[in-house]
Amino acid sequence: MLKRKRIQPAEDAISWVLSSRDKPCFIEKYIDSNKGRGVFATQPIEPGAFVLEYRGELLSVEDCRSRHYSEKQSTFLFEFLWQNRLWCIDASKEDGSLGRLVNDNQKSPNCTIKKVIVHDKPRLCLFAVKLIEAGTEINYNYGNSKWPWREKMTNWQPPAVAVEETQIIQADPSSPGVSYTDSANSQVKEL
Ligand SMILES: C[S@@+](CC[C@H](N)C(=O)[O-])C[C@H]1O[C@@H](n2cnc3c(N)ncnc32)[C@H](O)[C@@H]1O
Repeated sequence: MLKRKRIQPAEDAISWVLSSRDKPCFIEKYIDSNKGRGVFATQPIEPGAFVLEYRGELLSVEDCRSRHYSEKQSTFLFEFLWQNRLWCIDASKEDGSLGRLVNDNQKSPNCTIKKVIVHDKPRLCLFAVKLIEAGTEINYNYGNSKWPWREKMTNWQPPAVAVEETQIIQADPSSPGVSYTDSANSQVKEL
């Protein structure tokens, strides 16, 4: 019997990025008036697996900061360092994609965000950091900014790290499709 090759998370991420679609094993649900909507797994997700792309418009941080956003819209802007410059993914447009609806969890997130370079452009992708059971809300740490909803939580202190490491996964430009090289490249993630 032929053994099926297990798809690698980076390869999976790149193929979903290229398809401009979300994986079908997640759904959007309204949670409450405080959190609004969230994204939930409909089947178990293995640790390390690609989850969703944080899709949006790639802007230089200068272009992003010259635009006018409401307070709500500005929570959909994700700033990050790439090639020694600050960039932003502007996901403020209601485009039906799920990555933009993933909520913050600073204490024990089940996903982390990584840069995935596809056709020489950075894309932001969520990967599971633990087993995620079906029915669980997907979340990640938005970074160390003082988000208003966090200030309501009184019994804990944010971790004493100013920067986090993100990993660059580089799509291999020499071959079309979904091949990649995976380099554990330390980068500053800023939000
Ligand atoms: C990127 S959006 C996430 C999707 C959002 N829940 C929605 O319904 O559009 C960020 C917004 O979600 C809410 N949010 C995210 N994480 C939260 C949390 N842990 N607790 C409360 N609200 C949260 C805040 O209102 C924030 O402005």
